[in-house]
Amino acid sequence: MKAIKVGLLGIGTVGGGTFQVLRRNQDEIRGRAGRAIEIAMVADLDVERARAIVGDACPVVTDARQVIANPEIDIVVELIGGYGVAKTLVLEAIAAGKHVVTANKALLAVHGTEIFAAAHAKGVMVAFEAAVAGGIPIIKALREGLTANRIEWIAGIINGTTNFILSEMRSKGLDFATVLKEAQRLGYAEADPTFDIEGVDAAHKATIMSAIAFGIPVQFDKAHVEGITQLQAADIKYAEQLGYRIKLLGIARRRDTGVELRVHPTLIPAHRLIANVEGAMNAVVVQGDAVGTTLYYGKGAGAEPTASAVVADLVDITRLATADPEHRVPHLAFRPDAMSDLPILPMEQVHSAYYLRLRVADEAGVLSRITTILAEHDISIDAVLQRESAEGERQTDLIILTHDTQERRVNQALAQMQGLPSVLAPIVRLRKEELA
Ligand SMILES: NC(=O)C1=CN([C@@H]2O[C@H](COP(=O)(O)OP(=O)(O)OC[C@H]3O[C@@H](n4cnc5c(N)ncnc54)[C@H](O)[C@@H]3O)[C@@H](O)[C@H]2O)C=CC1
Ligand SMILES: N[C@@H](CC=O)C(=O)O
Ligand code: NA
Repeated sequence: MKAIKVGLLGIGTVGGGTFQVLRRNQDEIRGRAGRAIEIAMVADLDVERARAIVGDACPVVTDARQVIANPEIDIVVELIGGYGVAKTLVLEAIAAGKHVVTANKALLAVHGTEIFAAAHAKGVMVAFEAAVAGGIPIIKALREGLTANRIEWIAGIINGTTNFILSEMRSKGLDFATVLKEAQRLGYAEADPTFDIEGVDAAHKATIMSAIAFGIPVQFDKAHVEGITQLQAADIKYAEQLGYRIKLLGIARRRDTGVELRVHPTLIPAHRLIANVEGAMNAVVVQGDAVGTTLYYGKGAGAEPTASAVVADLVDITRLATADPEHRVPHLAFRPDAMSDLPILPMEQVHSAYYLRLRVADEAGVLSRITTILAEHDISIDAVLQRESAEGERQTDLIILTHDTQERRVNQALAQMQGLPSVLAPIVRLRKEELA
């Protein structure tokens, strides 16, 4: 059977990895796909660098539209990134009747509804395994492997850069800026690394997973997004003393009234497997009603791990390209006429346990005033840690872990506690999840 022809838009970290993996494993890939998969044309603005990778294997052009217009090309792979030109090119490729593979989570989390609708109308596939947790086949697991389940929640370390930063800071005592530079050098970070460190990239991925898990549209604008830039070394240390690790988690949880969609630094019990995921590794825990808890672990960033997912999508499309579109797996797992209108819950309605750190005057009665406020808001305490004050010091850190409660109650209690004269600095509040 004739080879399926691929056009590559962007041959940077992931594009380069895709080129290498397809070339190195071509025999195995042909055996699995039933046809050879060939990169027939590459577009990149940096044509010299692109030619250095591609050699004379195929033409290299600067204008991505030449690839889309090439009638030989069956599948367009978008590895440029961002919401700008990538969106136009993906929509143009779909309009030209090409199947699309993309690793672009930003694009799908923000414009997925429009893109999937266009693909559905045109009868082409848009595959995006690389967009969430890189090489881990989490999209396939959620959409196909767990299709029997009512999914209850998903919690994942889904940004390699921030996990690498947190791990290196904790284990080697390195500073934030040094580790971020190293993550950039290793090709883990986004073109704009604030997307990584401010939690935006993880929120893009959590948004995509929430849509597949609960059959809701992608709604990145409703996600709660907090990164790691405000995280303080003192809290990492106190969390450890209390038996917890802090990880940047993306969480999507179904409640009776809606879906929680949030990204923030989270305390996790240190004995959980996911608490021990280090470096640029990713891990996603999925709780389904039939299967129970499942865990997916692997490389979430980098050239070849991400290429592994891109090539898997190419194989999937190659196998399905001739199938009746009605028999394909829907882009977001649920058929477009079976989507849910379950809303994304505002943060005030989210349920979690909490870690609170208060800088307080070391004087009689402080603890009782604080616990009274918590009790008045029906917040029950799980553990309290009071650091011994150093000699001559008249203030100390008071750490409180709460049981599960509603965020609204915690906000109200925090506002009241912050007003106490014996509370000397802004209170630190982190969320804590048992993940069981
Ligand atoms: N680097 C990683 O570990 C991962 C990246 N991704 C996603 O994969 C995509 C690509 O990321 P990277 O390979 O890391 O980026 P990169 O910056 O290394 O590569 C992008 C390439 O696109 C080219 N380019 C830019 N504008 C272009 C245009 N208008 N026409 C043609 N080429 C153009 C650039 O010259 C560059 O070679 C992004 O959406 C990213 O979020 C997803 C998972 C992991
Ligand atoms: N910048 C991302 C790359 C993969 O999606 C990350 O660090 O995880
Ligand atoms: Na993946």
